[in-house]
Amino acid sequence: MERQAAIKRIEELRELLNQYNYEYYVLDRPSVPDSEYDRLMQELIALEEQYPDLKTKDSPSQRVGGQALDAFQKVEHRTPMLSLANAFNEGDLRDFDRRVRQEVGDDVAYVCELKIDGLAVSVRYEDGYFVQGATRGDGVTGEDITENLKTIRSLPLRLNEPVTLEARGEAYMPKASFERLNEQRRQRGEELFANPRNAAAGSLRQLDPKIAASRHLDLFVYGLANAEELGIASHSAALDYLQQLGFKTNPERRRCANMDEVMQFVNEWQEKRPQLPYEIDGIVIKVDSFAQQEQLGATAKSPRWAIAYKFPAEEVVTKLIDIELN
Ligand SMILES: NC(=O)c1c(N)nc(OC2CCCC2)nc1O[C@@H]1CCC[C@@H]1O
Repeated sequence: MERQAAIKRIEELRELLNQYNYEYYVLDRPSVPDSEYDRLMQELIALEEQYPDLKTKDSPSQRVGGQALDAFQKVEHRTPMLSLANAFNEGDLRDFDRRVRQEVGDDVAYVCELKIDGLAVSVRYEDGYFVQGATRGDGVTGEDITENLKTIRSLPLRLNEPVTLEARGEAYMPKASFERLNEQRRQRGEELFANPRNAAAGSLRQLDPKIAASRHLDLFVYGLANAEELGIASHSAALDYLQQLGFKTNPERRRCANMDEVMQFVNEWQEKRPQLPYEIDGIVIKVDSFAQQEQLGATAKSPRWAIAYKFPAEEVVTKLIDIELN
């Protein structure tokens, strides 16, 4: 194909492949069969080999990077990645609610989210392009795992708007991927992963992106590190915005006007938890208004405007290794 036609066709293929990828991995509603996706991907790869200078960093063909790294670079988070204080019963939640109301008054609303049992990561975009991803690490310094995060199909390589932002989310391994991976390891006589969280941690710490790609990880984005800069007033508005940009956000979130509604959500999901295709270890409850979050502030470790209600651990008795988490 001559160059001008190739430029046009490559652009068409990218649009199509990004759209099909979004439908499959973010909406979970593919509009074409895998065979069609694969055929178009092969055509794109062939054209990019014919014209290597036409290859761009956001091309769908670039998700599974080249050679393995020999080490991860360190990344300083521009704003710290905080952890969450825990609540173990309704009384703890009522205490949290009382402290919040003492500080901001009675006109407060909460957002409840499923607490995905994975690994917290940060993803940075410049002018809409994915430029860097990192683990949480100690909250201030993490590891650059950009190449591994690019292999997560639900992570957009380019946003629907040319914005510069930093999003935070939880990378995780779906239960089905975890079962398949351990079955493979069992057949090879290899040691098994203790749980999907450890399997996800072990997969994201692979220096070879091809191995990370083979682990079929996924990612729910749950916040913005620079929401105020973008003029967004509440956490629920931030989640809606992230969804509009093309990120995968968790659909099971609920805005609650008081602790009774929060407890309803907690009890509902304690029951429904086994039906989810991914593991959760609790519910995260956040004050919705950013102005009120600002008023409440944070300790060195965790925000005063959020808390994690932890479910009692499910009894799982199996002989498995436990990947040392960083
Ligand atoms: N695991 C989660 O689903 C989750 C969530 N839905 N929302 C947050 O909000 C952050 C924002 C500031 C403090 C916590 N954090 C989560 O996980 C935390 C991150 C660090 C340790 C936990 O994994």
